Amino acid sequence: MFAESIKPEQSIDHASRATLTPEKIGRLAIGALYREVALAPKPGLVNPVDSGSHTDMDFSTFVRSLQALRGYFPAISRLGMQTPTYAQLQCCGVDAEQRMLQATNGINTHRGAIFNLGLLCAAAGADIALGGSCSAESVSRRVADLWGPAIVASAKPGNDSHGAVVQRRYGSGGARTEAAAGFPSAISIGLPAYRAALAQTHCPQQAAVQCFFALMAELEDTNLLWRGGHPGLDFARKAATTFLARGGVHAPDWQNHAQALHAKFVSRRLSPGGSADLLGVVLFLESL
Ligand SMILES: CC(C)(COP(=O)(O)OP(=O)(O)OC[C@H]1O[C@@H](n2cnc3c(N)ncnc32)[C@H](O[C@H]2O[C@H](COP(=O)(O)OP(=O)(O)OP(=O)(O)O)[C@@H](O)[C@H]2O)[C@@H]1O)[C@@H](O)C(=O)NCCC(=O)NCCS
Ligand SMILES: Nc1ncnc2[nH]cnc12
Repeated sequence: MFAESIKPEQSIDHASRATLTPEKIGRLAIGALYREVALAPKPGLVNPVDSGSHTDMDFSTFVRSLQALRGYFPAISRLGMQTPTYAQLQCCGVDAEQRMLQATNGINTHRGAIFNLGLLCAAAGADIALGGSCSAESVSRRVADLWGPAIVASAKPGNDSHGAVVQRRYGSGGARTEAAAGFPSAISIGLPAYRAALAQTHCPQQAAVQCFFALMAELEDTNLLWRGGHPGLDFARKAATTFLARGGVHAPDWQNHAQALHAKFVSRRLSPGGSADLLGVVLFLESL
């Protein structure tokens, strides 16, 4: 069932970490996003086998989108080295969104990722320039310290994005709140879940599945709210909590359980896109 393939650039060693460059940071970002979309089972989401709860995109749409974003992550990381303002980062992010939409014929594959990983690549660049350790914790902290207030202030009342509609309807914070606070869900939920499962299983794919469910159990995922309202979000969180309580990826029948959940999410048209995005964030931070 595993379709994920680990790219060589993800096994960066300590010697190359000392010379982390915007180009390497960019490759790590693309590698993390590739691992996310290639991972299965992942309830409701696009994977190499099927399109989950989506009718307008498939695995090849995501691969095209990633190809279009190859130049973006090194570029924003290079920009980060000059500790820019959030407005300067936004120009770079909006331009990348245009390239993504061109490559996918207008379909939103990586909007959240352009935002989240764009900020983290810029923060990694800033961390290098400011002599930081470039650890997961140091880089995510930089996002909050350098751009947190500007990210919060950038939310426009009249915005008609799905995230903004959900915020008005349900009061949920979503991607902006998570990023402005330095990705607390990734740091305190996703990363520990990934590391613990990896230590126990020695299998990066199983660790990524465990991390995904840990995130979905806790996150206020605006994609779930957009498609299913509170009943949809509650259903997804309960499903993830039950999966974890039954042992998660350490249970002998975990693949059947996760596959059955995939079918249930598809029948309800639910897609945990925010949790998928944060899985990409965790995989990127871990690869640093
Ligand atoms: C700053 C923005 C990201 C603004 O976000 P906003 O809050 O206005 O909402 P959206 O534009 O709708 O996008 C937010 C995306 O963030 C992801 N997300 C959701 N919840 C969370 C969370 N709790 N934590 C982190 N991230 C989260 C999510 O991305 C995924 O979903 C995408 C599919 O979404 P969508 O098309 O809405 O849903 P569908 O169900 O497919 O639609 P239908 O089929 O029903 O029509 C998928 O791509 C994932 O990525 C949210 O979508 C931003 O918009 C912005 O300002 N962009 C400009 C670039 C920029 O300035 N960047 C800053 C510099 S780096
Ligand atoms: N694999 C995936 N399927 C659907 N939406 C997503 N958003 C981010 N990753 C996704």
